Parts: sequence; C-alpha cells; structure tokens
Amino acid sequence: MTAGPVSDHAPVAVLIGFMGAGKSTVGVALADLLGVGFCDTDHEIVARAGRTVAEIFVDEGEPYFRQFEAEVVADVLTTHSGVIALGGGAVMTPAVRAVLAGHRVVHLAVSPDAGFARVRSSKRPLLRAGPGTGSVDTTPEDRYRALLAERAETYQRVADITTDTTGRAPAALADEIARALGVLPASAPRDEGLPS
Ligand SMILES: Nc1ncnc2c1ncn2[C@@H]1O[C@H](COP(=O)(O)OP(=O)(O)OP(=O)(O)O)[C@@H](O)[C@H]1O
Ligand SMILES: O=C(O)C1=C[C@@H](O)[C@@H](O)[C@H](O)C1
Ligand SMILES: [Mg+2]
Repeated sequence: MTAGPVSDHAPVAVLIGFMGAGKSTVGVALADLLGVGFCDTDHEIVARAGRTVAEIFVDEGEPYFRQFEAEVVADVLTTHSGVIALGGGAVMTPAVRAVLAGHRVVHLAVSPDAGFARVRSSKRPLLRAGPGTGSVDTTPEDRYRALLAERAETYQRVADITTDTTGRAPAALADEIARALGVLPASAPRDEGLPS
C-alpha cells in the first residue's frame, strides 16, 4: 500500500497471501538474503497467547482471533524493521488494512491446486469442519478453493507487488522480491544478462 514508508524503522517488506502461498517460507528466505530479522504474526500470536492458532479459534472463536491478530500486526509494524509475514486472513480485517497504509506490501499468490497440495496435511483451522470453521458439507479442498477465490481481490488490492509462487522455489522468489523492492544488498549476486 504505497504512500512512502511510515517511519525510518518500517519493515523492509510485509508479505500477505493465502494459506500455503509460502509467506512464512519465503519470508525467512527473504530475511536471510537481506540479512534482516523475520517476524511471522502467526508465531507472534502463539507466543503472546501461549496457545496455538487452532486452540484460539476453538476456545475463543474467529472474531476474538481477528481482534488479537489486528493488535499484533499493528504492534509489529511499529517495532519490527525486517521482513514480516502476516497470517493468511489478516488483511481481511479492515483495521489491518488501515495500518498497512504506507508499508511495502508483497502479495504471494498461488494456484488453488498448488496451494492446497502444500497445506492439505497441516492443521489450518479454517480448512477443518465444525463450529466456527467450515461447513461439514464441504471438503477441506472445497473450502480452500472458495476462501481463496473470496479473498483474491483483496490481496491484489492491498499489495504493491504480486508474485505467483506456483512452481517456483522460495530462494528464487526471495531474490525476485528483493529486486522488485530495490533492497538487494550490493554484495548479492546479480543476473548475468545477455550481452547487448
Ligand atoms: N515456493 C514453494 N514451493 C514449494 N513448496 C512451498 C513453497 N513455499 C512454501 N512451500 C511449502 O508449503 C507449505 C506452506 O508454506 P508456508 O507455511 O510458508 O505458507 P504460508 O503462506 O505461511 O501459510 P499460512 O497462511 O497458513 O501461514 C510448507 O510446507 C512449505 O514448505
Ligand atoms: O487464512 C486464514 O484465515 C488463516 C491463516 C493462517 O495463517 C492463520 O492465521 C489462521 O489459521 C487463519
Ligand atoms: Mg505462515
């Protein structure tokens, strides 16, 4: 959401995108490439709450999780100057979109097939059936596809840069994002290119 950095200590990049897009994975690769710290808001929530994301969803419900998540996002945006990966649903909360204004937001996109293949064996609460999660009449894959389709426009709108991660390695994605942001350190290898 471009409007210039909100402070000198603003994060280098804020990664957004759907479950399985690779925000946590590419975020670590990008932070390593740039020699900066990495913060994953899902991990920050777990550390602060002393419970897993799935436990918070079950014990308190999604609205409580979203409020907590919005507070954590607002906090880390003012305290963390490296790479930040947001939880997959964070930008659906209006308060999160508001605090992202002026930050360098990168959308990691993924095809439904590739994304679901990446997360099918993990414990994402919104892919499970049950109260406050998905319908018992649909499969996790149905829910994955429907939620991705529902959110795609918002990810696109909030981001300054979008890159499709389907079939691409995290290290290559990190390199591409760093170049797009113009923040690649001088010592990093550059494309050879063809002689003109
Ligand atoms: N570019 C990629 N190619 C292949 N596999 C990947 C890629 N990026 C991530 N993965 C794998 O996909 C799975 C999900 O990745 P990751 O946890 O980084 O996604 P996420 O966007 O952070 O999801 P969530 O929103 O649920 O936190 C992991 O097993 C990871 O190793
Ligand atoms: O897409 C979502 O709504 C979520 C994604 C994860 O990162 C977690 O924040 C949680 O499982 C919810
Ligand atoms: Mg993640």
